[in-house]
Amino acid sequence: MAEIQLKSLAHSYSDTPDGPDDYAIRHLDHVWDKGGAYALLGPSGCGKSTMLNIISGLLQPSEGDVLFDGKRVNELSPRDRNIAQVFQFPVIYDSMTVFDNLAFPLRNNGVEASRVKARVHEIAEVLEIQDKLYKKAKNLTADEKQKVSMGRGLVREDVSAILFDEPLTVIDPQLKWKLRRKLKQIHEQFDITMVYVTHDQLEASTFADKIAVMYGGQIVQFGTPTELFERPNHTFVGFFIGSPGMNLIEVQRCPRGVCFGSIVVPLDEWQVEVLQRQKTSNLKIGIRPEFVEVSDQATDETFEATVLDVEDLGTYKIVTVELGHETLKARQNEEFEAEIGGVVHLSFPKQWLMLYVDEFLIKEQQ
Ligand SMILES: Nc1ncnc2c1ncn2[C@@H]1O[C@H](COP(=O)(O)OP(=O)(O)OP(=O)(O)O)[C@@H](O)[C@H]1O
Repeated sequence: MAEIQLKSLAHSYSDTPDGPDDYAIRHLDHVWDKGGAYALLGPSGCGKSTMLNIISGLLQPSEGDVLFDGKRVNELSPRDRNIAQVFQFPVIYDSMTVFDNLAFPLRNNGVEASRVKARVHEIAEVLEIQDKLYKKAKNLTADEKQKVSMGRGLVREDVSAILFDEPLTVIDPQLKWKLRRKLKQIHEQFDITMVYVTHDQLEASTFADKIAVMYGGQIVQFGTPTELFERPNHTFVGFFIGSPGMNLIEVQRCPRGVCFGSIVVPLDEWQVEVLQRQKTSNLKIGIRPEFVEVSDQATDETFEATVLDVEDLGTYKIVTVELGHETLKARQNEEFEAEIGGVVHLSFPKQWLMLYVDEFLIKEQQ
């Protein structure tokens, strides 16, 4: 088990990169602590597999260092890095039995036969494939094959880390949930550094203690599911996490706040000060639908909005409103009633109103 540090990492698949767009990983610094259960979450093409392949040594980064427990491993082969990697599709030997498939990584490392047997049985039990141990792998279902593939990753006790690259894609939805719980349980039992790649936020938050959100070749936030929800560090995190995602509105500077159309949103003094120091015109405010307050009463602090839609989702309602030519969503409880075309009054509690400059959250110490 190791701490994995990525230092000033960048990677381009082009030999002659011509600007940031040619980079799959853009100048990235990150530490995966020893023994943590992490998810790497992001949309297709953001660089997740590239990062995993750089860690495992399948790919050499164009720039920067990969350190295991502080030691540079760039020059080490995948085998010498001692990383187990589980891919989207099963990597197993069809002609071998399940037992031999699971035993393979151990025998390869010269582990003695009695220990191989004990460990294979332990992993088979955790994955609930004990009754398949003496079957040929080619006779297994797709689900079972992927379990064996995961087992091959989990079986070695000496690995620095296990990297899972969307391992549950081929698994039946019912079993997916069960296997995710199982992986979490395995993590607790064996205390191994695990990095789990996914583009599914639910999958990420059920597996990981901390999630790294990747976007455009960068990690834009690394935090607990609650931190990502409550204080998205980047507009992409606001948009990507949550259902529906965060309301994001382009705004301009105004005296004592920001505005869009005729709407003026007052800000705290420190936020106004930060804005004065920034030159960019790329400014947004963000508030999650869960935190928008909707009332039929106007006050000095509310904004008048028109109801466009009320969607009943069983245990709650999503209300869509128009405010100053912008469309916003608010999550309300089941009892909420409003007429389409009717007027409501919105307020944005200060602690939940985020200000983004060049897509990144402005924080008080800046
Ligand atoms: N072998 C390659 N040659 C050239 N470009 C590549 C190669 N592999 C990936 N890329 C590009 O690098 C970028 C990052 O790809 P990567 O596969 O790391 O993303 P990802 O987040 O894992 O996506 P997905 O979820 O679809 O697997 C993408 O623009 C992709 O097209």
